[in-house]
Amino acid sequence: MSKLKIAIQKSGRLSEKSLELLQECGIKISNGNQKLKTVSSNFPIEILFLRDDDIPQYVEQNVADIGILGENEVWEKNRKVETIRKVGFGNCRLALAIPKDEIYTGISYFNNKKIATSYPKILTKFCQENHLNVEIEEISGSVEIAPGIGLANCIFDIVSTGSTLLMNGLKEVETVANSEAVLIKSHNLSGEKQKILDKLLFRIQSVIYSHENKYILLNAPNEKVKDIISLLPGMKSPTVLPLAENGWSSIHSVIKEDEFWDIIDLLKEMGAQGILVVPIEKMIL
Ligand SMILES: Nc1ncnc2c1ncn2[C@@H]1O[C@H](COP(=O)(O)OP(=O)(O)OP(=O)(O)O)[C@@H](O)[C@H]1O
Ligand SMILES: O=P(O)(O)OC[C@H]1O[C@H](OP(=O)(O)OP(=O)(O)O)[C@H](O)[C@@H]1O
Ligand SMILES: [Mg+2]
Repeated sequence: MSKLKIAIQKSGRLSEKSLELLQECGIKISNGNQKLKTVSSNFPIEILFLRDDDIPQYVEQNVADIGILGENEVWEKNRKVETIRKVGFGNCRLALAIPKDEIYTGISYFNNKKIATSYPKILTKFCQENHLNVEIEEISGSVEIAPGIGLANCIFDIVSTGSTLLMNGLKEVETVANSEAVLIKSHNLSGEKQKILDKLLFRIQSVIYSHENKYILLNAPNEKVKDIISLLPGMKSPTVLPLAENGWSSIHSVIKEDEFWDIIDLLKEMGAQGILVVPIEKMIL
């Protein structure tokens, strides 16, 4: 039986999360130190550990069938690959930053400036769209150092918390794109490999749902049950069970992780008590 070859980052921001995702999908991986290729013992998949920049090229050339990497690298490399879905981590943005004491006058500030970046193609496209005439200095890392050492006037790079900019005396002035980790695939997958990919995608979907949702249990006076369940739609509809104490019910449902705190306040106002919120291991819709 053929194996689906997946490329993930060897070491860097996305490595741990990519491996974790596969493991949460029930895929057993033994990764001996320094091993650049491994197979799973319980799923028809082979894992290749690569530099993230190289993943689009490998997938285009069918050396890997699928890959996990930042969408920013997919845009920059512009290879013939298909982006299938976001995988729930690696959120960051591509932004232009300038020395913090400079007065920012709007996008035309960048005219005739020298900009250091590891993303020349994305930057070129942005500058063309905005009719900016700039000089691009391509470097492969530690981009934030460039203005301080006189290599460039400003930078175009990945920002997440903004602390690297701050530490290097820079300020973010334009967000060009938001990026996160995605799964890409080759345009030439065999039917057999597509079937393995469908199985993997089904598992990834259930892992992502489980991260995005929480299971909630609470007690409420019967007269409030209707109002409370209007806030808790659940997967189909909430479960309502009578409590041993007369006039009270127990309500079970599922809520979105990011709506959790807003809903909790409303539930308390409505008289909910003994609220338990628990993580979901896997969620199949
Ligand atoms: N600070 C950050 N927060 C969140 N995501 C980030 C951050 N920095 C980078 N990323 C995302 O993670 C990806 C990998 O970043 P990393 O810094 O590990 O890359 P790299 O140094 O180019 O690694 P490699 O050695 O594999 O080429 C980036 O392309 C981006 O999508
Ligand atoms: O806004 P922040 O939270 O500070 O994150 C941004 C920094 O993170 C990334 O680099 P990373 O630390 O991965 O190192 P690298 O330059 O060696 O890739 C990116 O290139 C920025 O330098
Ligand atoms: Mg890289």
